[in-house]
Amino acid sequence: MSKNLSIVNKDLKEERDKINFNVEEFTNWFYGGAEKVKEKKYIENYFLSDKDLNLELDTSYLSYKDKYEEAVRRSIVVYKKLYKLHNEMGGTHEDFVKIMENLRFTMGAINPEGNPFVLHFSMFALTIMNMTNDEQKAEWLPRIFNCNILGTYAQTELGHGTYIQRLETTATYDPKTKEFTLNSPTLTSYKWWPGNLGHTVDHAIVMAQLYSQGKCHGIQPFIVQLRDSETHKPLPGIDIGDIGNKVGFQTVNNGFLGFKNVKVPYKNMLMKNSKLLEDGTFIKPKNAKLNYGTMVIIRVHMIIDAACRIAKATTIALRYSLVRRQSPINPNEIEPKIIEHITQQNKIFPGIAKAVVFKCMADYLTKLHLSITQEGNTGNLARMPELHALSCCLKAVCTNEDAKTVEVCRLSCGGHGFLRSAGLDDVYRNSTAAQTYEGENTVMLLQAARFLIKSFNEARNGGSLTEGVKYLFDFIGRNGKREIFDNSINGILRAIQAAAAGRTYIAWKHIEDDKRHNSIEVATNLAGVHLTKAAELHGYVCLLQVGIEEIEKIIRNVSPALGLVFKNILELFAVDLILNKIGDVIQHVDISNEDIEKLEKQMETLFKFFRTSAIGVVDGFDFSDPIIDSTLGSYDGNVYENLINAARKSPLNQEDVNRTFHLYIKPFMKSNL
Ligand SMILES: CC/C=C\C/C=C\C/C=C\C/C=C\CCC(=O)SCCNC(=O)CCNC(=O)[C@H](O)C(C)(C)COP(=O)(O)OP(=O)(O)OC[C@H]1O[C@@H](n2cnc3c(N)ncnc32)[C@H](O)[C@@H]1OP(=O)(O)O
Ligand SMILES: Cc1cc2nc3c(=O)[nH]c(=O)nc-3n(C[C@H](O)[C@H](O)[C@H](O)COP(=O)(O)OP(=O)(O)OC[C@H]3O[C@@H](n4cnc5c(N)ncnc54)[C@H](O)[C@@H]3O)c2cc1C
Repeated sequence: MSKNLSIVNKDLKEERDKINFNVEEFTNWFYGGAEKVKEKKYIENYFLSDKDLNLELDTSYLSYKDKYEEAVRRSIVVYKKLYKLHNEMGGTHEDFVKIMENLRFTMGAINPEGNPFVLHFSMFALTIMNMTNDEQKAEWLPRIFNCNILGTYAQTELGHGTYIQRLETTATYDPKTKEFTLNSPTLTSYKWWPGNLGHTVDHAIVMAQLYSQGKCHGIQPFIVQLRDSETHKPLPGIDIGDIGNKVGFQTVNNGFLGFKNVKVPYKNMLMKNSKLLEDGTFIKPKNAKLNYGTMVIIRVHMIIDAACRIAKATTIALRYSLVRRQSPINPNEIEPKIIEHITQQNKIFPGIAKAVVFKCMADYLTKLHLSITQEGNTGNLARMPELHALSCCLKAVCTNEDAKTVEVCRLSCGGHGFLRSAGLDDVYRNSTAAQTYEGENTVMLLQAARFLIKSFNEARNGGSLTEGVKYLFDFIGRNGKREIFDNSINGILRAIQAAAAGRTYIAWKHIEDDKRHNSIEVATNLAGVHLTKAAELHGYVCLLQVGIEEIEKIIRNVSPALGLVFKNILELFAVDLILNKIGDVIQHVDISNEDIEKLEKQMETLFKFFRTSAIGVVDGFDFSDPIIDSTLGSYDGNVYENLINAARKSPLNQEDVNRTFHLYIKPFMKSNL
């Protein structure tokens, strides 16, 4: 994808002239190699250059219904092209995955308020791929990949989203007819929230309580047809629709769904994990939580989404800060680029570092997920709880940081950041949605804390711990003494580990004390605030630990100039982290006021070094102008021209005088009240 061909703003050009490393080398790292970057650019261009998409139309001015219809139209243009490209590339599964990976951002540019088909290729397809037996795969996968059927993942209900054990939808098996009957016995049992459900898809994976031989066997997944394949009318017994306007995701078409005696054939229960014999005998899976597998995969994917949203927001904020001039620092000098105000650097530079470290974490977690899944396929489920805890913890920490960072980027753009055309509002809406979907973040942290407390007990009893929580041994080994701070990257890691372990200990002690008067469950609830804090700190430990390991490897493999930039980024991440968590650190680490002042000074030095590299790093994230879609963040930096051009496109500016003048304003002004 070519950069914008207009003349680059001279302030921005001056910045780029000072970059002292190879930006392309950074881009190659970010996307996993030069070949992948080439593919990404080709795929972006292939889709975004299509005139049928009519990307000139600013959909933000459309009505709710028009937005949805345009999003469906555009998506179909893309999906038709996807299949064409897939065939041209050779038609393998790997080709399909390559295109889909690169479509993540392209789709964001095409449908900024969400994709009305996103669940089909993600949660629906993944569930069928991972939770079906061989016959079911053979029956459903070709229809899914040919888009002969379109589906979603319908789990959440009006009354229950978090506590899925208490979902109320029922699927009652009758061995005589070899059918399940699906019912929504109450209003609260209506499915509520599933993306694409309202008016787009005709099938869904429905999570329902299985009843057979008079007993409830817990929630199980079923493939259910919802709409007629010709007319798209809801099938008998199906009550379905859109849930209405939301904070964001306006074109995702989140829906509601109720069942009244809907018949589903025996073969439609997904049977890889739990099994139901035709006579109605239920066979338990090796681990009941295997049915939660799709959520785990998506939580892992969400780390890279968070990294990319931060990368996009910081690109906009930094480019703008390099061309916007405001408020002389010395009264008699010209107004500086706002980036010269150190508080502005403090707003943006740590965000850039987070995008890089989160990307390292996403790569690490993807590999870990693959290896634990492979173990699972051979029947070894021992590491499932570890993966569950880690994916919950990082999903929460990364999306919380993501939403915070994107909002800081918006604030760093002053008033103009509040314009839709600045491009930060959809990023923020997507970030904040991610804090809730796929597990509300507090709940995710509590799941991770459960693992921490178990590990803490294990450590106290001299048991063995998984690699990521071995630092709990160090805490126990210190026997109440505080960790002594040393100002190195590993020293910072040890300080955050000590804080995480210390907070875990406080939560553990809280539970132990309360257990004397309460049940373990009540005691755990009373320790909830400490537990979430412990889990959050554990998430930062993981990020810093993986960041250190991965960046050390990267430095060994890139040019010395880029290596220095990575070193700078890692230190920025670490020092920003410890300064933000200083309250927790002081509680558990022997750190002096002088040490803290040194860290603050170190941050200023890191900013100074990063000042010249920052633009190279954000350019290296390689968001083309149609993808960044921002008046403030375009490659050329011509923000004022972009802003006035965007304003001129406002529907209100298409005529000199709006009809409300004659209808209301003039009569009002002439009425003398
Ligand atoms: C640029 C791109 C931008 C954007 C991205 C694009 C698109 C996104 C678009 C749309 C959004 C898409 C999808 C959103 C989809 C959804 O939201 S689907 C609905 C998701 N719902 C949830 O996440 C519900 C959250 N709740 C849960 O996961 C569970 O209820 C729970 C884990 C919180 C608790 O489960 P319970 O069964 O009640 O368990 P428990 O009794 O509390 O016991 C906990 C024990 O179980 C172990 N465990 C739980 N889960 C797992 C697991 N998956 N694997 C292994 N083990 C698990 C846990 O370890 C505990 O073990 P103990 O030994 O401690 O008992
Ligand atoms: C944009 C978006 C897209 C979505 N897409 C889908 C989809 O495609 N398919 C689907 O099935 N669902 C979907 N969902 C639903 C989503 O997964 C749930 O909303 C989410 O899991 C939270 O559940 P809830 O709404 O029941 O929140 P609740 O659980 O009611 O949470 C409300 C509050 O209670 C607190 N709370 C709840 N339980 C506990 C606890 N055990 N301990 C401490 N605090 C607790 C929470 O922290 C929160 O503050 C989507 C949601 C959104 C916002």
